[in-house]
Amino acid sequence: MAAPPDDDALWARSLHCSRSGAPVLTDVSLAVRTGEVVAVLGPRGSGKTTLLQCLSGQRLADGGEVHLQGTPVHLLTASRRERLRRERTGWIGPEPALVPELTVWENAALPLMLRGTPAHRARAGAMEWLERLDMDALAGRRPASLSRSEQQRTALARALAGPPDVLFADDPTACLHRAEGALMLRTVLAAVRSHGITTVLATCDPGVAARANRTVALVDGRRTDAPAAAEAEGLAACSLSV
Ligand SMILES: Nc1ncnc2c1ncn2[C@@H]1O[C@H](COP(=O)(O)OP(=O)(O)OP(=O)(O)O)[C@@H](O)[C@H]1O
Repeated sequence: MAAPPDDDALWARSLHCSRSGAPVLTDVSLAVRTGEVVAVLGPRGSGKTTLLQCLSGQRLADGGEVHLQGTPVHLLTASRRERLRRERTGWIGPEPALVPELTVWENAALPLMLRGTPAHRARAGAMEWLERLDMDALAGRRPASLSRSEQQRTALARALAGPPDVLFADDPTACLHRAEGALMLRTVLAAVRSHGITTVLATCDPGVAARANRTVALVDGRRTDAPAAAEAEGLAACSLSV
């Protein structure tokens, strides 16, 4: 069986996924190089979230392969997939989804604590990112007292504290006002580029996608951008595997 090229942080071939009996992803292949920012651009309901869930190990595709830095995610048991997702990926969605009872720094430190990182190191890791994101002064506050964009920056700190091998950003600006969304996008891109974090960014907005290094277009669960290029990603992997 073909193996993914060594320099790909993420490599998926021929993913198929159905939800409630209806096909959501059909034959989607994708390769993301280490440090690259790739946008998945598509209209609402085109399968972007489902694709990111399959790539991050949150969801097992019905068919196809996903390799995250060489680990065959599709072959792992549910508990190993969950562990890989927790330890090696970060996720930020359109909603901040913070724990209301926890402070900002506790929210940001949560994934580290769930990994078993000692509390003082988890706090230090979270604070590092909160400082970079200009949120350190609010570290002791609870989410309800923050603005929407501050909440989303907390969610970004939570996704990046670690830091992850791959960040999955599922429409992180969708629920923000225009100016706040633009600032959030700049913040995400500056953070991942300055730290070389491989990123998959789902969006409905071509303007947002244009800020990535490369765009993969999805319509009705199929890649519609240059089919030859999509196929070449799979073929390149095949030729390197022999
Ligand atoms: N929990 C679910 N159960 C059944 N079908 C679902 C579920 N979630 C999504 N779907 C369907 O799967 C398809 C793809 O949804 P998905 O959320 O992956 O697309 P998307 O491109 O991320 O959309 P959006 O931009 O609105 O978030 C849609 O037809 C949607 O209705």
